[in-house]
Amino acid sequence: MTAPVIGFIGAGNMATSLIGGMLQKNVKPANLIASDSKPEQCAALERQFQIRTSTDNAVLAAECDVLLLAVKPQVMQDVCRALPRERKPGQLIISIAAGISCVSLENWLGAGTAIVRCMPNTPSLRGQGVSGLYATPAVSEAQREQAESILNAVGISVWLDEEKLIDAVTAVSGSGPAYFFYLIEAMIDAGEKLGLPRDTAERLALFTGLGAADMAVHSDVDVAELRRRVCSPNGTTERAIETFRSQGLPKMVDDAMQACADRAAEMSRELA
Ligand SMILES: NC(=O)c1ccc[n+]([C@@H]2O[C@H](COP(=O)([O-])OP(=O)(O)OC[C@H]3O[C@@H](n4cnc5c(N)ncnc54)[C@H](O)[C@@H]3O)[C@@H](O)[C@H]2O)c1
Ligand code: PRO
Repeated sequence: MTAPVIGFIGAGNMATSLIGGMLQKNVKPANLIASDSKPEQCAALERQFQIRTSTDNAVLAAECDVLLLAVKPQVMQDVCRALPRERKPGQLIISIAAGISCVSLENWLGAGTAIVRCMPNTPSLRGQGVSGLYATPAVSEAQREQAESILNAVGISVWLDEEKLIDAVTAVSGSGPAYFFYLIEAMIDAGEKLGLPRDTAERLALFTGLGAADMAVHSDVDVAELRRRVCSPNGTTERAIETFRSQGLPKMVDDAMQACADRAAEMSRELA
């Protein structure tokens, strides 16, 4: 079977992460093409990845087996409406936009379009991405496999039975890297305040994050147990965890993730 040609409309942060990750997994540059309204963005991608680019989205619509829509939610309607209705037969559309429903996409792209909604995240660039996927009834089994194989080339993916769960995935893993980066930023600042050189604090915090995540992924006990194993009775970690608890960290995380999911739902209504 010949490899599908995959086109990225919108060649910004997320498309760059996905393209970079796919190329590291032996996807051939000849099978990838990207379009962006900014010529300088196209030039940057050509230099970085040696893939073809265009400033005309219609070129991709005509020749790609999979069209991955990676523009900001606010411009998605205009981008979709401007695409020709006559696109490559059997084409699968994958949208990675937060808060853009399949109903809206179908309205803008034409009834019966095969659409997969996907919520990836930026660690895809390192092959460590996480994606939630939802398929409309028009998507065939072969197209589901196509979508899965694209996202699995850059990490892991999970299928969702209900579209609304994409908002929950956005709150956990789509936006999630930013929460960890924010915590690491705070740990670096605090480490420096405790007297460490900043670059030392940064190295310690980053590799602690890496080690903790790797250990948790490969552990046969849950993360609560792993946490307890770091906490000696009446020791140092217990003091830190008690400070997090008494100052309301779990509630804060709950509120932040609810706000994230609420914003995704709000965007679906605003941009419908
Ligand atoms: N950044 C993330 O962590 C992340 C994670 C999951 C999903 N997403 C989703 O991915 C999408 C892209 O986000 P991003 O962070 O990569 O944004 P970005 O701004 O980095 O990239 C969007 C690109 O689209 C281009 N563009 C704008 N109008 C265009 C048009 N008419 N035709 C072609 N290209 C056009 C812009 O020039 C830009 O390069 C969003 O819908 C977002 O919800 C982002
Ligand atoms: N970044 C996008 C946003 O902040 C979507 C998930 C991650 O809207």
